[in-house]
Amino acid sequence: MIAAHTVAQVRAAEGRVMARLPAGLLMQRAAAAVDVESARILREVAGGVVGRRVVVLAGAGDNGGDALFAAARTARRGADVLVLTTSGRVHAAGAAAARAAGARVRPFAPEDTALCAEADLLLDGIAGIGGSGGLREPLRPLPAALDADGGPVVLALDLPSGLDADAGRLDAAVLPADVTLTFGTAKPCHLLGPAARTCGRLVVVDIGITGELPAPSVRRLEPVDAARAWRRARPEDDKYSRGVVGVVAGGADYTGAAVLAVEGAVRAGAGMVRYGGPAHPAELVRHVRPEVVVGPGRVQAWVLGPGVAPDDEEQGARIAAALASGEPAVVDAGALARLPEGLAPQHVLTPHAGELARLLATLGRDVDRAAVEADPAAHAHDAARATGATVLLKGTVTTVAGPGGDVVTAASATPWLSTAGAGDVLAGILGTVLAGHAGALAADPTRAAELAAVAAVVHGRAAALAAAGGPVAARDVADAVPAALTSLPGW
Ligand SMILES: NC(=O)C1=CN([C@@H]2O[C@H](COP(=O)(O)OP(=O)(O)OC[C@H]3O[C@@H](n4cnc5c(N)ncnc54)[C@H](O)[C@@H]3O)[C@@H](O)[C@H]2O)[C@@H](O)CC1
Ligand SMILES: [K+]
Repeated sequence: MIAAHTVAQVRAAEGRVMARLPAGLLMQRAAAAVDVESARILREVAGGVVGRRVVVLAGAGDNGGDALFAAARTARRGADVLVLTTSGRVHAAGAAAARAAGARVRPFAPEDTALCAEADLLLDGIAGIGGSGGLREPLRPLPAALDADGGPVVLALDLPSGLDADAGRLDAAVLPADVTLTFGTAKPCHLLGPAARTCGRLVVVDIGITGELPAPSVRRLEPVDAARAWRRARPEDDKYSRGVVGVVAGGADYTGAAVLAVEGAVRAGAGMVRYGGPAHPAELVRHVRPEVVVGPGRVQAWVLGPGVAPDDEEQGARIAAALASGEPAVVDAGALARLPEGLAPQHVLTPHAGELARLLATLGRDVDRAAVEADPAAHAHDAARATGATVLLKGTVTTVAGPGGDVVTAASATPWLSTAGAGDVLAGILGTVLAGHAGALAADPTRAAELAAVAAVVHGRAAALAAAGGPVAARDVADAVPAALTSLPGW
């Protein structure tokens, strides 16, 4: 898991640690880590450090201070270091250290853009967690000038300058990085889409504040976390203790989604899958999966809505009864169009951006699909708060928001996964995860956010296995779930 904390959380933790330490020590730890990473990168891309061209952009605040002290260390290794200050103010002790180590230090001028593009390594210390409002002039043309083959490796200190540390939005000019070294803990912008795409490879540097940090505001689940959370079959298990998944999907005119949701649930290892729906999809489901039981009965978690038409009264009644039972449920597609009052965290809504925009519009918000895609976490969170449910928003980064404010993300393994039916399979997988943890969810329904992200990780991994770098069909994703599970590190 990668944990991210907000600026306020980081500043509070840093304040407590700094009060116990000699002044400037945390900055030295940050600068030392930057120097080590810089030397590693220079050896990798330029074959060595001595004489290699390093340009350092240093802003007015402590992010610039980190950059200046790092510049001093790297200059002492023999690199050819040029520091360009990007503001009238500069960290005085840092600038003195850089000069004393042999680095040149002068203000950035617009014509320096070409110098930046020719460097082997560019350090971005313009702004960190104190930054706001995007890149300023005269730096705005810089990203476009660097966006060419053979440009420098861009190493961002703490975060790519121009990002808002606390948000996933990308609505202002940003200097995208190849590598981001972040200090103490990741920040929300590193994990939330679309900002996360500008961070490149993320490295979290331990500067000694971890013990002072509270529970993270945002978490990214990794495959190893999915392995840890996945409920294994135990010798004493029977099909009921493994978890029974009730699937209300498809309708008289729609059958494929019913089959795919059932496939997802079966392949993820449900103890039993019950199907609820009219005769036509039921026959097909039984034909494809003879192990499925058709008709009502005991259920530990529900998958509601894939392939259900908004005006299907028969399926609508089944969905309403399932939601009223209070059991954990995946609320997908057709079921999203008829949300009742009184949803709770164990109800996981699984919209894509367009469905979330429609859902928010019914709640009185003025948003469209583009607005949701521009800030997925904020909109998922808004919907979670307004409905009381957990919201899993599908996308390149899957974003899960709980009504209490926690956000859990999972990076999708392959863009090929955006294919018809893939969402039905995810709903089935998630149904099995919720059913397997029904006891834990009864004790703490807010665990649904993490479990939803676990399902997304496994779904993404199954897609990557099935696709093997090329196109993939939804049913193949379901078939690949067992192999995806056993391939998880730590399984
Ligand atoms: N507080 C601490 O204990 C530590 C802080 N560290 C560094 O300090 C940073 C935070 O320092 P600060 O609070 O001084 O803030 P920053 O240095 O992140 O940024 C604030 C400064 O940059 C200017 N600025 C704001 N937005 C800008 C923009 N869009 N373009 C250009 N300039 C902009 C502001 O005028 C202000 O002077 C962290 O991100 C991290 O890099 C590290 O040294 C580790 C320890
Ligand atoms: K930065």
